[in-house]
Amino acid sequence: MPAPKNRFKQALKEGRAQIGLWQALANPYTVEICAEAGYDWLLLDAEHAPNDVPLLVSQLQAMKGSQSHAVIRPPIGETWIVKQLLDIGAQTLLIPMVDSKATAEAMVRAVRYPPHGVRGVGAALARASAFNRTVDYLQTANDEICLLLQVESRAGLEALDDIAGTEGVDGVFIGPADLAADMGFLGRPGAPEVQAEVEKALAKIQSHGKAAGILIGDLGLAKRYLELGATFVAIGNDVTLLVNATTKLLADFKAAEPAKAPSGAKVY
Ligand SMILES: O=C(O)C(=O)C[C@H](O)[C@@H](O)CO
Repeated sequence: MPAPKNRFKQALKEGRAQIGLWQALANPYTVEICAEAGYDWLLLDAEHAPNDVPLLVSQLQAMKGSQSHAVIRPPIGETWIVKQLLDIGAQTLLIPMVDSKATAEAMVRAVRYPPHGVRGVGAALARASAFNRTVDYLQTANDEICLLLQVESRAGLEALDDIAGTEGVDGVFIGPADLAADMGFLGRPGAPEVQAEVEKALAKIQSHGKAAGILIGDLGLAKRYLELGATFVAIGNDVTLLVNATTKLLADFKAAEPAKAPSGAKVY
């Protein structure tokens, strides 16, 4: 039995847009709720959320059987953490802060078993191989790993052709927040100067035949990026949704008038 098919990777190869939602509450309960909302992918964030490997395992387990594909973002692109995330069962990784061909090539090696890479062989112990019940895992795993790299600095933009052109890189994600910061527009990813670079980068990524991705909370911009050919687009995050919904509920309550009579409305 081979490694599980990576439907998300296949969709990107076929140019089918995948809509995602960022998960930063670091909680399997909320991931399970979001996994049934209909998103094509959920990003489990270990860069900016208080996630460690055991907690990520619980979130992967919470997603099992849902239509949403798990994409994990490690705190940094280093071989040792990549090895751990692949062994717990992540098949798609989003590596932050990539700004050189050397890093891109190192990450390709990190996600592949020898002789094509340096991924340590621990499948006999790993959730990824269904604890060695997937007897052909070692021989089939490489092909089902989807490697996405984040370019989010001026140096990364300078090296974008090299990064996107690296064999084994399946897609490149533009990080507007960090790119804006590096360009001198901290907290202003919507600045025209930043947006211009984002759109040039999305086109350049596609010119290499690679999937282009981004996270953007502005739904109009998200639609624009899809029209420009981006195929993995995250349109929001769980933290902001919770902040906004809880704040709005209380404001709505304070503004509401008492009902004139029992309405039989649904309680929740
Ligand atoms: O730079 C960006 O934008 C991203 O990489 C996404 C952010 O990290 C996300 O956490 C929202 O700030």
